[in-house]
Amino acid sequence: MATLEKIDIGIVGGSGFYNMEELTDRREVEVETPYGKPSDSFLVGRLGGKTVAFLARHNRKHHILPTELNFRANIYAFKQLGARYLISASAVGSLKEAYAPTHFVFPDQFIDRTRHRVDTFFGEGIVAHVSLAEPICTYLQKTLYNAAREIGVNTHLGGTYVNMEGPQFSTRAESFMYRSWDADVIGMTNLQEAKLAREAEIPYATIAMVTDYDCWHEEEEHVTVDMVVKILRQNAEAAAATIAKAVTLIDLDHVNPIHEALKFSILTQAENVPAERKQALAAIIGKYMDTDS
Ligand SMILES: CSC[C@H]1O[C@H](OP(=O)(O)O)[C@H](O)[C@@H]1O
Ligand SMILES: Nc1ncnc2[nH]cnc12
Repeated sequence: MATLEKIDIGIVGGSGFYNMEELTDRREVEVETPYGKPSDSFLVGRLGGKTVAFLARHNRKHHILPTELNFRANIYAFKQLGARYLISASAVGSLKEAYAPTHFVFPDQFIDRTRHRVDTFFGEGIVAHVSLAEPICTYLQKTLYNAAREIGVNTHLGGTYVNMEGPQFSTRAESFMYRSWDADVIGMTNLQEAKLAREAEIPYATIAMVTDYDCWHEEEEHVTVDMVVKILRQNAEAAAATIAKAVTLIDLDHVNPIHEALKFSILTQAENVPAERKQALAAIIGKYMDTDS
């Protein structure tokens, strides 16, 4: 495999977020992974004194459903590129009156309502269990939140993101149920990324951009794609500015325990791991076991 250039920070852009004009020295980089192809080629460039790689989660043509996303290839590709941090920008529905369309929420918890997703790198001969009690990197979350506040966006620090399967939006009964659970926002993509990023020891946080009130609100229209796209267009500049500022603020030397999340998590002894699994996981487990033998 060709040697990949090294980046500092990865950015995953969701619905309505397909490009980052702010990058200088831009080039497109194709990345192959043992898990197949990522959603798109990576846009690599400089931003705020750092090297970053941007990936359009659903592809720039937006032709990949949430259920069809190859989350493992996307996250593994960021690992191969050397990402020290991973920022997600995503559209979400609001489950709380106070979280209005155009507001940015910085979630710290998730509830899994998916049924058809592969969300671990492990298995088939190697067992690991990482902690997910705190699925979001607090350091990155607060950096993003501070950046958005400085830009003047309406912001909310913390919150629970319900990750539904989709692609259909929720029924009203489901929307009411999530509200009764005191959840804050709903989307279809972030939890699998957070889980895999943790296994890959990449601190992850998300800018959840509120586009609608889902379908629980009595005075607001039920969510439609039109509604989501309209709000995302209004938000595009603020999202890009938030990321640009946050990238400048991130201290790559900050001591972050997530960079060692796997240290005590792998149960299978190296001699019992099949050689092909060692190779497929080399970018992640290489620092804990010899993956050439
Ligand atoms: C276009 S509405 C539903 C769609 O939007 C969100 O995408 P992303 O998280 O990639 O911004 C949501 O998760 C759904 O995939
Ligand atoms: N109401 C909603 N449900 C799921 N995903 C969404 N993305 C944006 N709005 C959403």
